[in-house]
Amino acid sequence: MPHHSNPESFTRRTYDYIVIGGGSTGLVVAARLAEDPSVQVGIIEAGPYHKDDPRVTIPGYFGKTLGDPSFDWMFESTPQTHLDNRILPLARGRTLGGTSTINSMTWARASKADYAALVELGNKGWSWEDWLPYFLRSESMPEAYVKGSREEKEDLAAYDANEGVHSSEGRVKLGYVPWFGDTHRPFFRALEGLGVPSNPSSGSGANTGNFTLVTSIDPKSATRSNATSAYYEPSSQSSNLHLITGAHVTRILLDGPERSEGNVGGKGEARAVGVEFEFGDAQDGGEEGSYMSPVILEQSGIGSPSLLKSLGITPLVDLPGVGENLQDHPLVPMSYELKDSKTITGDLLRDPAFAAKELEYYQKTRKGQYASIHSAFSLLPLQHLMTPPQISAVARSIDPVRLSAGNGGRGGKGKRYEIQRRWIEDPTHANIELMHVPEYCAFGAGPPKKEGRYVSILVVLMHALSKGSVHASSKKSRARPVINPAFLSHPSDMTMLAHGVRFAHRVAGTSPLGDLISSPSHPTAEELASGGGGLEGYIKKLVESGHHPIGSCSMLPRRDGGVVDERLKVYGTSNIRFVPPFPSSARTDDFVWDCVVVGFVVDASILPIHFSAHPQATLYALGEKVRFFLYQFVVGGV
Ligand SMILES: Cc1cc2nc3c(=O)[nH]c(=O)nc-3n(C[C@H](O)[C@H](O)[C@H](O)COP(=O)(O)OP(=O)(O)OC[C@H]3O[C@@H](n4cnc5c(N)ncnc54)[C@H](O)[C@@H]3O)c2cc1C
Repeated sequence: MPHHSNPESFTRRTYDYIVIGGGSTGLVVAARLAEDPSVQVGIIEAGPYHKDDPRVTIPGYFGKTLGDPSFDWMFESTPQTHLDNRILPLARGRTLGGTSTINSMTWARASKADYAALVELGNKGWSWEDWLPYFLRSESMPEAYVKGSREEKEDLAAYDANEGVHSSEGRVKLGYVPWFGDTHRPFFRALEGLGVPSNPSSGSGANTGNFTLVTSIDPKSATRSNATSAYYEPSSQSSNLHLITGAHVTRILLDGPERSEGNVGGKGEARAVGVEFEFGDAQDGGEEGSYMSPVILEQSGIGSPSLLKSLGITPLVDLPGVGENLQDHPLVPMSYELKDSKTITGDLLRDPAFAAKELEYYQKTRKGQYASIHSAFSLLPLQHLMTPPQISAVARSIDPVRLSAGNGGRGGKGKRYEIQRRWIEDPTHANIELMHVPEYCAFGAGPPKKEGRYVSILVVLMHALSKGSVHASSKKSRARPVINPAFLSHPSDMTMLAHGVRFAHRVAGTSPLGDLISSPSHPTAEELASGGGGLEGYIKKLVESGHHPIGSCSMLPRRDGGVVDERLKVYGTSNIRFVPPFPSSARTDDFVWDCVVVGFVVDASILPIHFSAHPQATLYALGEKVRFFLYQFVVGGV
């Protein structure tokens, strides 16, 4: 099947479905829809298709694509008021496969309670049991998990069978990495010494404790398994699946006689009748991009009428939740120098001679550091890090924001805070993640020593109380969005992170991990000892995005600030219409044509509350689930 390199051939046909963005979730939806040969499916992707590029396929090359505009949108936050006005880089895949092409490949599910929260917030059909069949369709877990004896598996807290909750027949190839580094197991033993148990079944809905994660690295080839290789490429010969790359969608075209500036949200629903995109690189001022869904909706006239008017966009659907409720996983890196400068760590890859040898080893054996990524994690309820009075103080600090959230805190926004308060007080729910990385990571504090060997612990806040926004900045297509994650704007986020950092420092000081470490590098011993000020200063200086933004097109009831309903239809739109294929207004670099089914928002932005997990496993399952909604929508008229 056709991968169109010019818009004329792509627009020469009528589509039943257009998927905007060939990213992680989009490619799942597109490939699954195209399994029905009677429908025509089109994918419009802004970035290029990097087929078989080693920077994508070799796991140990993770990071090489970040900051490269042919892979990464390279978004930036607004100056963050609570981080001394720092501007943070916000990476996002701008290439076929989207962020699954540039991510660090760890594969995790959230807890049953995380998925239950979706139901509690008003979405029927989204509990753990509802997700499970789609998890199974999306993953191909190796039959033989970690090679070796039962003791070795226990040592690594790695999956062992987990009857019924994993599948070896889905699309994304998963495997344990062959190289863990010398600090992986000592990290677990130190945590156990501090009372945190190992959990070899973290994918079964109870995810607290220590575990080695599987990764989206195909264990046979030791290459990245992403949305492109797992979904697009196996279907790419289908004559009904069409892809255009280098095509930036600027607007969904809405129709409806009652739509006019003076009659926003008037009778009936707006119908999506087409998609407008620009082909090729931006001519003026370089390539720019969007946190896709909210910005495209706003540029199409769907959003807060006052905001849209201020940008000169005619409001067509009054939906003030668009772009609001942005949440992320803020992350603080800590690095420790190891005593033995001969330890084999990821730091060695900074030495070109070692890197060349290691690459040769990878090419011959499909093993070693280049076949691997960090994979030791611990998910911690706050009860491991804080005393009961400290936890109560954090829980109480939520009440003012909850009560001011409208309807005396009983509305949807209030409910989200209520759930977060419950999770904070729940000794079985994780709020902090510790991620072990066998190399230096605290680059924001300064460079590592040339010959130094390090272990790092990244402290991640899983349910931040701070909520931000992302909006279009102008009517102009491709104008850079205004992204304000509002990191640490709720003071308790700093409190929880600071306790997380102190606990991680205790882990680093506990045998056997502590025996390997010579000294804390960052934060320094002084910063750690200085109580509030020094440590908070360090966190403000080093905290970064965990690159897991969600929430900006939340699946919630409309009265609660929702953008999509529980079947992911954008409120105020009817979403579907088939009309003749060719526009009269097509120009060379700006295509407008009518076709199609659009208006479904299918990506991380629909999750209304953050989960205690890295998102990709959930998003692949989301794509699998949504495909059924779309099918029912068209065929069953649901
Ligand atoms: C550095 C990094 C490391 C990560 N590591 C992990 C990890 O180890 N484990 C994990 O679970 N998660 C990880 N994540 C997060 C995870 O990969 C993402 O949350 C997930 O891939 C997002 O999927 P999506 O479908 O929402 O969006 P994407 O995969 O980003 O897809 C959106 C697509 O839409 C396209 N697009 C955007 N705007 C337009 C437009 N106007 N016109 C046409 N196309 C457009 C984009 O180019 C992109 O291809 C990481 C993220 C980053 C950045």
